[in-house]
Amino acid sequence: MNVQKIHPAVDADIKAANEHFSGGVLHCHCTENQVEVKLDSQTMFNHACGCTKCWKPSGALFSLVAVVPKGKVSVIANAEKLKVVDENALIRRHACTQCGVHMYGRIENEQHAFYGLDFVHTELSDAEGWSAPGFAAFVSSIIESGAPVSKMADVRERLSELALTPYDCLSPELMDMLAAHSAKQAGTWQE
Ligand SMILES: N[C@@H](CCC(=O)N[C@@H](CS)C(=O)NCC(=O)O)C(=O)O
Ligand SMILES: [Zn+2]
Ligand SMILES: [Zn+2]
Repeated sequence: MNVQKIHPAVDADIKAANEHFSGGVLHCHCTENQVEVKLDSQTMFNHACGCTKCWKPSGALFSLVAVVPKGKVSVIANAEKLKVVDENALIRRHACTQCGVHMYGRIENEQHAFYGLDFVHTELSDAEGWSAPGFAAFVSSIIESGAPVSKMADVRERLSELALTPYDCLSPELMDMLAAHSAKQAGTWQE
């Protein structure tokens, strides 16, 4: 396993976001009749994810995934090729049935803290200026995809070099958002 192959979009260098960027079109990997998804917004919370559920390009240890308001997401070509990978997952990942690429993931549970946000992989767009990845989530989960435990220290060191601080769940900011949402639902929320 090559710990340098975190993800092709970060291995060489991480491209900075453009503050005036306002979206673009994602394409699946099919050579013809590509599924196209239009995002009418910049993305937020872009990060590397090591979980087994998020789509990763071939050879990459991590996925790169960001969120965008679901109202800013529209399928503009070949929608009939999309199918939800796992109907029971919190995030319903809509993948191209031909090439397997995940085009967007949606949370349908209105009670969830992240309801209203769709999960997308901006590497599927030719445009430049998308939000840059800021941390690495679910790092230990790469073991579930076959990464040897003995390589984990090197993986975490490489992520830190790339300024993708490694966490074994989400970042503290996102974990706090989830917990605050739960506190509000439980009635234990305090300012
Ligand atoms: N260790 C598990 C973690 C899966 C997981 O919890 N993934 C996170 C980050 S994407 C999540 O929010 N999953 C919700 C879902 O997949 O619907 C795995 O790798 O499969
Ligand atoms: Zn495809
Ligand atoms: Zn994930």
